Amino acid sequence: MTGLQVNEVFETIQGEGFWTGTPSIFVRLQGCPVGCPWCDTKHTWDLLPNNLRSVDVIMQENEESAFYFSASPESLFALFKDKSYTAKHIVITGGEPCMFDLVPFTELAHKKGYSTQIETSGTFSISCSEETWVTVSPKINMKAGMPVLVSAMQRANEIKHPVAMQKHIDELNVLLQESDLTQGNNKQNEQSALIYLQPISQQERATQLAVDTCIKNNWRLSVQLHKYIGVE
Ligand SMILES: C[S@@+](CC[C@H](N)C(=O)[O-])C[C@H]1O[C@@H](n2cnc3c(N)ncnc32)[C@H](O)[C@@H]1O
Ligand SMILES: Nc1nc2[nH]cc(C(=O)O)c2c(=O)[nH]1
Ligand code: SF4
Ligand SMILES: [Mg+2]
Repeated sequence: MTGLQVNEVFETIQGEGFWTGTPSIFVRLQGCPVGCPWCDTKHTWDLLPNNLRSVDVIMQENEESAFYFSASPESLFALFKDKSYTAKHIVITGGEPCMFDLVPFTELAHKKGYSTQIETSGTFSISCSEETWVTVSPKINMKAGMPVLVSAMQRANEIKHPVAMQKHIDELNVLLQESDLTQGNNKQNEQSALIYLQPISQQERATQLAVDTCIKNNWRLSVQLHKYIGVE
């Protein structure tokens, strides 16, 4: 399936992880079965046939909704042009974007001179261009009980883990071990993934825990900058 079901498209600054601060076009895909209780995009969970709308209706919305439009890769680049977007970095998020085959869209993007990035939970196998920067935000022990795939962890350029309690850090350490990604395990000529901790919902205690743990492990902090500066 090359068609993508798109909840929203917007241009802003990447607020999370390695690319923080980079002007980016966000393509948010519809549908996610994982069920994180603290998810900040719950409106993207259901992919209901009745919620299909035209691209024009979706682009005129100014509130979060569960409506989506259907797009081919080519039509998305026409939309970027129509909106006069200037960013050269595309972030594909969701929902869970890896429910879709992202090879056609990401390869076309690179051909056109964009860089691309996927934000994924690691619960689906990842189909994208080799050049795509993959951010895996592993979802361990969530409602749907879907396992995080070792193949996703090993494809990741960046592992960005949402944390609120010590339990979340312990779970990450187990997953890193199971995925053969503990520090020093990276194979020759392979860059090991960067590890970020991201406090859940800007909670003060979560932020302090993330800061302390990053310092202890020489990991990095990601604070959802967009939520602090009030952009999308
Ligand atoms: C909404 S998810 C969509 C992409 C994909 N389903 C995933 O989970 O990576 C995008 C990013 O936001 C993070 N996120 C979602 N809700 C959050 C929250 N309340 N606090 C911090 N990060 C959150 C996720 O962990 C993920 O890194
Ligand atoms: N500015 C901004 N940066 C982001 N980085 C990841 C996001 C996401 O929802 O996946 C996101 C988002 O929604 N907005
Ligand atoms: S996997 Fe991502 S989109 Fe799905 S519920 Fe969790 S945070 Fe939300
Ligand atoms: Mg977001």
